Amino acid sequence: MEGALTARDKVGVQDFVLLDAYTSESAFLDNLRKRFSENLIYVIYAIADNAYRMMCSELNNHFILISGESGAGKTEASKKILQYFAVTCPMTESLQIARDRLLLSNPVLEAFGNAKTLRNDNSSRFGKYMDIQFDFKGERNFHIFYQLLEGGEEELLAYLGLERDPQLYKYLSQGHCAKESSINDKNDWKTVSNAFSVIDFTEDDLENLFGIIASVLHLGNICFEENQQGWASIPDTHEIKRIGKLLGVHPWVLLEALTHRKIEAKTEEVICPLTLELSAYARDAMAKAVYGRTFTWLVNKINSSLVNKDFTGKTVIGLLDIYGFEVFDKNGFEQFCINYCNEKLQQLLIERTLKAEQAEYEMEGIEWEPIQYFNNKIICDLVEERHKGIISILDEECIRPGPATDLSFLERLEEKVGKHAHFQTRKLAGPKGRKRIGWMEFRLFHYAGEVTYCTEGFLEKNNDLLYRHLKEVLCRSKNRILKECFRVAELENRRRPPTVGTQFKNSLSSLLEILISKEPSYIRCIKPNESKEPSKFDDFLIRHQVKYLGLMEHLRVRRAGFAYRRKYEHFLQRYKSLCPDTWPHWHGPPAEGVERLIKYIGYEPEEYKLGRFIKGFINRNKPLCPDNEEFIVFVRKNYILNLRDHVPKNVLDKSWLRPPGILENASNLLRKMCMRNLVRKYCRGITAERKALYGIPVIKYDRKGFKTRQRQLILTPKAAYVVELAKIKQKIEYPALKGVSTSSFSDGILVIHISPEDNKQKGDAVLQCKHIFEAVTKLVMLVKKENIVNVVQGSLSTSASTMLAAALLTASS
Ligand SMILES: Nc1ncnc2c1ncn2[C@@H]1O[C@H](COP(=O)(O)OP(=O)(O)OP(=O)(O)O)[C@@H](O)[C@H]1O
Repeated sequence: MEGALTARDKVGVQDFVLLDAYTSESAFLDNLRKRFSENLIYVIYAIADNAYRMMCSELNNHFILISGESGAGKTEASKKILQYFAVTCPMTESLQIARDRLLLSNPVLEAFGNAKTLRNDNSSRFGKYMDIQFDFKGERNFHIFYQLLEGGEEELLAYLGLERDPQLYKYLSQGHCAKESSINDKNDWKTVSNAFSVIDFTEDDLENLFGIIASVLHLGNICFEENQQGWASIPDTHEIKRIGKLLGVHPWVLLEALTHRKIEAKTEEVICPLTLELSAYARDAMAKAVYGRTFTWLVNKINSSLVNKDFTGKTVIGLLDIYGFEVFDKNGFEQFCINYCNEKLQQLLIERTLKAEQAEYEMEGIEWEPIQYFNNKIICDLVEERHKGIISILDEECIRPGPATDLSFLERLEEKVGKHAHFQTRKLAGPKGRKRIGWMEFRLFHYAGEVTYCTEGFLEKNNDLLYRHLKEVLCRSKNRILKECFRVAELENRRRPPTVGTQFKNSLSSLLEILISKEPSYIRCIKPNESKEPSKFDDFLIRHQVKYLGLMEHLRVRRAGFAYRRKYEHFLQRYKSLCPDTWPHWHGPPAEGVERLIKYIGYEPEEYKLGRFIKGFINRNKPLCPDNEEFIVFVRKNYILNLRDHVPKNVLDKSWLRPPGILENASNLLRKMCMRNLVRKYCRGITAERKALYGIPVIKYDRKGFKTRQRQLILTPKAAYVVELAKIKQKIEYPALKGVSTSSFSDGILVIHISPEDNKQKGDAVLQCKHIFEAVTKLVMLVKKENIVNVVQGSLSTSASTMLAAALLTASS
């Protein structure tokens, strides 16, 4: 193992930042080629490990963004990272369950969310936009269909009314490549079936799930014929009956919904027959909606099975592997969405690295020569800008009255964004470019290269409306999964649902919000060749990716700047052992400790820089002034952001992020507010039934006894603590109350500590009470002290347990 590790170092350079000719693209490519030929293609474990260690030491959230074009190896890389975490992270028993489930959720998600495309035999089609598959030509549909047919047990197939041959199903036979040598559906079925059993799927879940999968296949086989009036009819009702049985819907109701449409007039509903074309549209829309929502259900189900009940630390590492940039001979609405997504992720990367890094050097006052890079914001705006971007123009075209077509959409684009430097159509292109663009096409100059999109189908796919009539049928389904996917409440909303393009844009923006709040790490996957051949290094293709991924610019920024940057505190904590002055403890300001440490190690002045940080840090305890202003703003922001992820989640959680000196007052106020909120939330959550119970005075309280038997107050299990607290109040002045201790054993014992200096009081009181949460909460509210609760790990010990023993003895005597 060690030998293999040193071998890695001997082939070219492992880290491109160390490349001598770091501005030369050819040197970059040479290094890639050398390492590729020796099969040294990954640095992944280092990135995963680094993210994990930083998360542990700095208690912050991270994400690893894996990018690259379709088929470049993103999914494979993400699996390697998961395996790495699975092997290296410390495990408790319940974490192990979560880990197994996490690893096994992969084949399930791939079966339902991946398909073969021209670029990749196992291409991820995940995301909000995964329901596009049924229109793909020249490829396979989602793997699960083939796996079920090939590997499903005879009995299961008979129950579902399915035959083994995929060619019998229209949704599977369009692509003419149901059999694919690189894919073993039978084996994959076994893997997926095994995974289902580990990730909490019941028999009932699976019956419903496969009922849906089979129904989609049957739906695809429904044929329409034109009746004498020119409307669609379904002469062979065989499939309809099967679907009716599998989805628990009435077959005739389904038949009507597939051939008719409900139109709501002011006071009544009119049922209109559909043409052949519209019926086929309704059928496909139903198949997509049923499959799409079932996939979302599946993801939610897997997510809830992964919830780690042991989860006490609150930091996370997110792993994002999403469909990659796609260019086919013919590109449609789906490629438009996928490429827009990649454009946004590239934008995030630019914002967080090239731009942010240079801005940081400037802010820190570190000498710096700006590096030019292509900022793709201009392309993102072209696609998404409100009222002006392509998605808005498409939406307008979808809802405007009058005859809107894909061609009228193209004309509208020419009118509104025709002058944009990254947009072109046949009409707008010069004589040379004209030949390569069709009449129905537009071209976008993406960061990754130009892509020509055919507008055919854009309007229909953007609308993707599931007729209300069909929605009603699905809402009444007896299939338990569909019941969860199609809620009756949806029918009550009369507003037009957002278009597919807008939904896609919105979900991307929420995804980016999640990513922006975390510390980033990036993995760039480069595809070696287009022919899926081993060991083939296609120079031209790789050079193109190096260019558009901006790798040379990233390298120059990293080289010109400082590849390793840490906060003073973290740096000192990590390396203090290297210098006798800082080891084992440095008592001065961390920034000065760092300076002492680096001088001791002997770094040359040009090898490191101390950011402006330092002046602000030195003056951190002075009133706000120009010298510390930036620093204090930074510290404030940092603390608040960090605190947001570490606020206590219940009234007994006493943890609180230690504030920097300047924020102590603010932190105390926030802490009080937070506790008040938690208490209020808790009280609101108490049911009326429980409240009533608290009011029943079930124990006889012997006032005299309390006086004579100091420290001993025993409540029966049904203690009406409100009454008792009122009685405690007669004996204990609340200001004298010092604290409350409970054990972590759910034994109902709590000790109320009284100030020993207060002679008027009778000493600590030991209580046993069934509703300990309520009792403690109420007490906290009464005394208006949020900080008094102490949960003792294990049983109550020392004086408390002695008192307890005495108290219990007294109770039984
Ligand atoms: N290191 C590797 N060695 C050999 N084959 C690989 C390697 N990495 C990936 N592959 C294969 O290449 C194909 C594409 O990989 P992968 O599915 O990870 O690509 P992707 O970037 O996630 O694509 P998409 O964006 O289409 O989902 C897969 O068949 C995978 O098995």
